[in-house]
Amino acid sequence: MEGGGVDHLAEERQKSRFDVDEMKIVWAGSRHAFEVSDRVARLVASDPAFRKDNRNLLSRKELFKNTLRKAAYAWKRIMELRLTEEEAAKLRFFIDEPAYTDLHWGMFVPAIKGQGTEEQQQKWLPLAYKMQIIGCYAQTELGHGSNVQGLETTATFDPQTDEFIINSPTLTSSKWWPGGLGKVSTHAVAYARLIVNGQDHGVHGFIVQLRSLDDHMPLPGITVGDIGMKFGSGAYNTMDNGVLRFDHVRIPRNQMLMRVLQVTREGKVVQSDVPRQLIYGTMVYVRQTIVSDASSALSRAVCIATRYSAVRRQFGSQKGGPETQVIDYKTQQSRLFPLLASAYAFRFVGEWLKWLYTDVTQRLQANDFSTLPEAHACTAGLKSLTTSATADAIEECRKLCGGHGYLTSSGLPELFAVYIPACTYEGDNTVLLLQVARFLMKTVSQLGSGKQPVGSTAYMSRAEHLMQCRCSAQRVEDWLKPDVVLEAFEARALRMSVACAQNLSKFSNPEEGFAELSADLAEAAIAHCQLIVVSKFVEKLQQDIPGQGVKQQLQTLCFVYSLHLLHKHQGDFLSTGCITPKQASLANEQLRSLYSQVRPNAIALVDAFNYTDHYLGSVLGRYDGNVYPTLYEDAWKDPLNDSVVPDGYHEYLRPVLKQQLRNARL
Ligand SMILES: CCCCCCCC/C=C\CCCC(=O)SCCNC(=O)CCNC(=O)[C@H](O)C(C)(C)COP(=O)(O)OP(=O)(O)OC[C@H]1O[C@@H](n2cnc3c(N)ncnc32)[C@H](O)[C@@H]1OP(=O)(O)O
Ligand SMILES: Cc1cc2nc3c(=O)[nH]c(=O)nc-3n(C[C@H](O)[C@H](O)[C@H](O)COP(=O)(O)OP(=O)(O)OC[C@H]3O[C@@H](n4cnc5c(N)ncnc54)[C@H](O)[C@@H]3O)c2cc1C
Repeated sequence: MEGGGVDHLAEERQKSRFDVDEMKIVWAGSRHAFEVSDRVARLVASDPAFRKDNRNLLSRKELFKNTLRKAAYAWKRIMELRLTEEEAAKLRFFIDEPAYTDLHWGMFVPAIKGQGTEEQQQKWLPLAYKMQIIGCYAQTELGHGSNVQGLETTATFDPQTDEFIINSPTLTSSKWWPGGLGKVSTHAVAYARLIVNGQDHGVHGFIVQLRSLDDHMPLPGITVGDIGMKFGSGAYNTMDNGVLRFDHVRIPRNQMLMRVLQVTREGKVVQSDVPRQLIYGTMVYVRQTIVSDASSALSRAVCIATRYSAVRRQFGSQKGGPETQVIDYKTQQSRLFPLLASAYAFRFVGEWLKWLYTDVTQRLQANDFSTLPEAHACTAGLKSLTTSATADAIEECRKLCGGHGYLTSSGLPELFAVYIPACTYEGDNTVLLLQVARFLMKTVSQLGSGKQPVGSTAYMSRAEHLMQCRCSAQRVEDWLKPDVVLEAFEARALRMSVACAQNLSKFSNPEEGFAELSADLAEAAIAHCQLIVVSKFVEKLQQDIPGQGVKQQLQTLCFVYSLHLLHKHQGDFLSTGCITPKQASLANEQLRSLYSQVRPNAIALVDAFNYTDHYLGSVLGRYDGNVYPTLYEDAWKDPLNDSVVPDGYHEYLRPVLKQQLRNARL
């Protein structure tokens, strides 16, 4: 994407055997999406106001103020350029700095849209859209995050004044973690236990004003602040994750989000025909966006590691010729190429999940709630699977870059520090897998009852076949048959779920059984989610994909993704009898051969992500591969090199050296 000087990776780019420009469109999702993304990425990269190479040198206060400046400037540009919602979201994405705006647009607005009545939406959304109010999503407390029904904040209806009294009765009920809360938000959607006439109606969302719109001071009864530094020095510390306590704060009754449950003027609690799980709807939405974000973070790390692996040479010089590019080592390929394939796999499953979410939203609007459990299970499971894999992959990419990967200028340490909380926020990944497992156990228990499993569990309708089928792969080439691969993944997923269900049935108390078997259940959930990713990749290949060689590359990546999982989880496939040891070995042979096919295309496959050098933020991942001169020059820019003799020499070094000298003379 970058223009300019000598391209050290030009030879690599010439090796590729497919149309990179067409692959860019596949990656972006459509020609329109590509054009928007490309234009906005260049806009951000070319504007010095969005520079980010100095972040690690700033103190927390400077860092935070810098983020406020960037967010304000971004908003100004969005207004001046009259950017669409899609373009504005891309702009925030390419600025690449966690900020309060993520939570305002990503959770506060969706919470009002999803849980507010028409009237409430009409009142609050225009204010939020114009940023006349800034909001956050205040659910988690000091004492409870995963267990949402364990939240302690109360919202007690006062029929005398037609208000709710929001209160934090204990230390552990303090809101803790919400992004944007600490220093910025004027409002929150705060989750609290609804108490009417002394009766507890469970957790609901309430719009609460926190700060004055005149001078930004907290309103009476509100104690609010930042929770302190997080992992890494720059990284997620641009975000003001906050603490919040309510001391009997009064809000009008109509600030309870009432799409699911209404409280009337008389204090009557009326349940609408919308299921109460819709209170969790914002989490379903955000989990879906997190899956797409996983492919972005993963592709970014892979782009850096792949380009650098082609630049870096170690050993193997023949007759004084160049040494071997580390990307040519089979071990490097077997660690790197599955990650490259995973980036594409997560992109496509993210696209599908977006479709699923749009579909369920349309159904909800028409009062059809039938696909909500499926949407919950898929978003929870895929969020868990893709974020865990991406966090591990970023660290693997750092190691793939050897020592230089540990330098901040490689871009990988910051990417890792920013990314890893994705395994925790929006639902701890293990807790989410257990939600999927519950869904699977319910589905398995209904097999044979006449109720056909649909959607992501449709494969279970072929339970009779999948429980006893034998894999037909007899030759290496058989592992390039989508049906053979899919059936192995389906059989493994079903057999693991059925084994769990059988073990569960031995317990007289199902909840005790679930707790006892939870590690096995989480593994069954992973197997199911991996099957979804594989099957969505295979489905993608059934589409018409233009461009010379593009489909062929995607086919190769699809098999790399599937067969590396099969190799990694051989234990599951073998112990469930889905494949034989001989077939496992054939699959591994095929995988090795696929790596050789990826090799000449590797650089072009990461070019297809179309990342600017600004967005990548990595000396090792530069488009032109000009790594060494840049690393060398950058080192001299470190503040420690401002003076040749360091500050502190006279106080702390000279006396030590002199002492040693004196001792030596004695
Ligand atoms: C482009 C915009 C991008 C913006 C993104 C920016 C990213 C910014 C970065 C960070 C943001 C981070 C924000 C947060 O972290 S917000 C806080 C998130 N918190 C959680 O995720 C908490 C996790 N816990 C839960 O989700 C649940 O409480 C639970 C674990 C699922 C609850 O378990 P429990 O067993 O107690 O179940 P319940 O009794 O509450 O409910 C049981 C039934 O409800 C069904 N269910 C559960 N969750 C959902 C859901 N989300 N949707 C639909 N249905 C749901 C469950 O399956 C049960 O159903 P059943 O039919 O079996 O009764
Ligand atoms: C960077 C960041 C941003 C955040 N932003 C927000 C925000 O904007 N708004 C907001 O409301 N919250 C936010 N959160 C909070 C976040 O949603 C919670 O931290 C998350 O849901 C995990 O909950 P927890 O902290 O209670 O973990 P815990 O539930 O205490 O998890 C601790 C351990 O216990 C295990 N565990 C817990 N329950 C079970 C179980 N039933 N079975 C088996 N194992 C279990 C977990 O797997 C984990 O290993 C944010 C958190 C972070 C880190």
